[in-house]
Amino acid sequence: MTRRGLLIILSSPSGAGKSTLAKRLMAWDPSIRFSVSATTRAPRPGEVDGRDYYFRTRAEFTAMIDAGEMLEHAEVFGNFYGSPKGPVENAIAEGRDTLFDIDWQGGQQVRNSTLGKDVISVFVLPPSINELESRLRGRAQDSDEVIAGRMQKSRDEISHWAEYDYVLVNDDLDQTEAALCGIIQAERQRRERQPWLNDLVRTLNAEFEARKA
Ligand SMILES: Nc1nc2c(ncn2[C@@H]2O[C@H](COP(=O)(O)OP(=O)(O)O)[C@@H](O)[C@H]2O)c(=O)[nH]1
Ligand SMILES: Nc1ncnc2c1ncn2[C@@H]1O[C@H](COP(=O)(O)OP(=O)(O)O)[C@@H](O)[C@H]1O
Repeated sequence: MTRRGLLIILSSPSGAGKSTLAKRLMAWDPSIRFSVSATTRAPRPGEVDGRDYYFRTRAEFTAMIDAGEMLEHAEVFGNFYGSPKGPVENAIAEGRDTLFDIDWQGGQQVRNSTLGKDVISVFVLPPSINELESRLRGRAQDSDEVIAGRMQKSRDEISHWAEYDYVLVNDDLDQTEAALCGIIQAERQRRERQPWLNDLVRTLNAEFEARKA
């Protein structure tokens, strides 16, 4: 029996490294599908519509909610963000895992949805607040004002860490990546029926019997 696809939720304060970890997880296993969110925020340089986000007007976004197309949605930093439902349902049925880069509000909604039993949630903490700020600045994509707003919101995001199944401190990137891949591998194994294991245990039992004889 093939297992149902997992919903892997990655949350963190902005700048802690979840987009970087998401990219590394998908490089480790390209079969993992990224849930492309819809957002009303403006694209950053280099971001592509349909790949990084579906960039939508407020009216278009509200229409998607009204049509019941969103698995979850929330307001973050004054913009709306939401995860389209259809592609996730298809992936679950096909046994493909989906990765979500969403905030704690989205995490709660997906966990409490009818798809909640397929959720694995991971919260990423920065090693320190100074490091968080320098990563946000290092990304060089936001103004001082935007960075200050994100730093303020970080405390609120961090206060939800204990709601998650796993918590990783993203100090050394390679180590955090290895830990994340390890979590996914272990959670998959827990859910997979592996007929060959039955065969192996049958053989082991036969070997015990042979020793007794
Ligand atoms: N609830 C929810 N949050 C989202 C969604 N997409 C992105 N976010 C969150 O919105 C916040 C801002 O994302 P973004 O503007 O890309 O900034 P960044 O995380 O600093 O790169 C982050 O905490 C994301 O995890 C979504 O579909 N739903
Ligand atoms: N472990 C790490 N050590 C140093 N820099 C990191 C680490 N993880 C991510 N970064 C850098 O920090 C910045 C913010 O990371 P990003 O993945 O965009 O964060 P988020 O998606 O959580 O907002 C990026 O420039 C990224 O290259």
